[in-house]
Amino acid sequence: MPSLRNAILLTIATTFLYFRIMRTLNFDNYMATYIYFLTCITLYAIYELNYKRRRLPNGPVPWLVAGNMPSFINVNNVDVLFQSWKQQYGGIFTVWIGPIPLVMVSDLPTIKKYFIQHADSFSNRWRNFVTDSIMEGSNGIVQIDGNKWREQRRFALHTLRDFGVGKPLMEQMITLEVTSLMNHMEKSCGLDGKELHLCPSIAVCVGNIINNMLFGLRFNQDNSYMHRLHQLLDDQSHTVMQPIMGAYIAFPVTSKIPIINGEWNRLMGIKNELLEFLETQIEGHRMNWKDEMIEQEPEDLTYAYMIEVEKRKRNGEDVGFFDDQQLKMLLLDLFFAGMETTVTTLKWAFLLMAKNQKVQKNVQAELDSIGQPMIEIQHRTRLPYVQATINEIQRIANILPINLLRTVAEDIEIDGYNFKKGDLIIPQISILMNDPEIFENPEEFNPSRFLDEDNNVKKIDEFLPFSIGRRQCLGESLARAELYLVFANLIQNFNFEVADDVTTERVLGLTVSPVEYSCKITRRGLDHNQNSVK
Ligand code: HEM
Repeated sequence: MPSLRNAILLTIATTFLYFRIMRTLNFDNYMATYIYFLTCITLYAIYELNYKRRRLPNGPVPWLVAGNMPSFINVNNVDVLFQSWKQQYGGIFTVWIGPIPLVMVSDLPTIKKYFIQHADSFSNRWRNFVTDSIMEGSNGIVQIDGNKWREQRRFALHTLRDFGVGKPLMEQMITLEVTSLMNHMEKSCGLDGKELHLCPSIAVCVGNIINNMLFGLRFNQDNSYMHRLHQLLDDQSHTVMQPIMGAYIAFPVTSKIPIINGEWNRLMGIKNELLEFLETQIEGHRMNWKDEMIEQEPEDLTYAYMIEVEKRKRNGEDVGFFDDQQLKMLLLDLFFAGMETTVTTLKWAFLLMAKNQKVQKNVQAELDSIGQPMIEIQHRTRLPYVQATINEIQRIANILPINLLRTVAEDIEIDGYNFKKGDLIIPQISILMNDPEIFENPEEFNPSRFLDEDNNVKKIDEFLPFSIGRRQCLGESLARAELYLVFANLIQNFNFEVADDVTTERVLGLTVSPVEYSCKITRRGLDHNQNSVK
């Protein structure tokens, strides 16, 4: 039993330490102090291993101080570890991140109960030294709570909707970027096909879509600044997951200690460079601002924000939580969330197609049956295998093995557990999407699992890549449209192949991406119903 093992190891270690110290100090009264010392250590061990765990769901027994962190050492695939815990402890269990408990809710009925029925209690976010330093306090959208979050989320959702998220305008915008990407690929891969690094080009395509919405901005495929921005987002995603971040959170002073603060300085450097980009965009908008804009349709989200503030001021209304700092941080959140997740999913998409030639051919056959040069949203209902493949890509890619952290908003007793305000808790969607009871042979890439007997797309409730409840992804409909239009049009027009030794290993960051790969890209030929990219 790990708790017994912990206690015995601790006793041996402290006894050894004690006698070493006493001998060094030439201390006489060995026995009395030994008993005192051992009592303190025993009480501490009981508190750590038993008392403090009693109010929360059961889970793997933590080590003293390190919690369950040692279980992650040398683990190639954390999903397998999480599945084994789910099997052992059921649909809700606690994992200790050092001294901090994180409750993972990992079956659908319990997820619905906590995050929908009791949404008020389980929908806050975890603010800490790292998040507060990046967001400069309670700003943005991902890390804030309460009235400010409600107001800013509503504004972002309305504005994205006005720009056509879910409407034809959005489709036009995405199609323009997809066409530009395909032209670039056609030029790069020549007539006989070529080994190419596709990921940077995908990043420019997806980056242009979100940049267009946020700032009315787009870059050419070979623009080095756009590639730099993508690199910064990738670096940020990996840096925030470094174990040393735990030390900065627990003891902020460590972020100032030379040598130890290497990763901290790196993170702040990335943040400053990203903010410089955002500040330049905001400044440009301010310079071009004209009073009559207030009566017009905004061209992008930055103008929409400025118009909202101006309108409120003119009408003598409260400007609420709208201010310059919040605008910058809202843009940072939307830029990061809107790009990193979608690019990462698409990186997986083309790798999985290259690795699964049979699926790629099936997808192409279905796309060819449409008989159109450009695949559109309206074709979706006639493309069930394509949609099933995208679902399966998202399920296998499983880009968020640990969902964005939420916290308990107020003390609450539920199911015999006593949650305290601030406790960490998540709907653990990655466990759901890999559950062997729902998805037979979950490690197998098999799009057909999302089709029913009549070849229609099957709705599987546990498939929740965009999460659930109040904090559900704000960009879901944009992301779905991007994944569909980029994937379908690229696969319709090109073949993707990779060497056998290209791996599907998972690189852990805030999102999990594949190892950087290059693939052979060939323009599809005359067997296909079109000859050139329109
Ligand atoms: C394939 C693409 C994407 C995936 C898989 C994805 C997934 C997610 C997930 C799992 C969450 C966490 C929900 C929770 O806390 O339980 C989330 C939150 C969020 N996503 Fe996405 N997302 C994607 C694309 C986007 C895009 C394109 C945008 C922006 C336009 C976006 C904006 C956000 C924001 C702002 C939040 C935080 C919401 C809040 O805290 O209120 N996401 N996303």
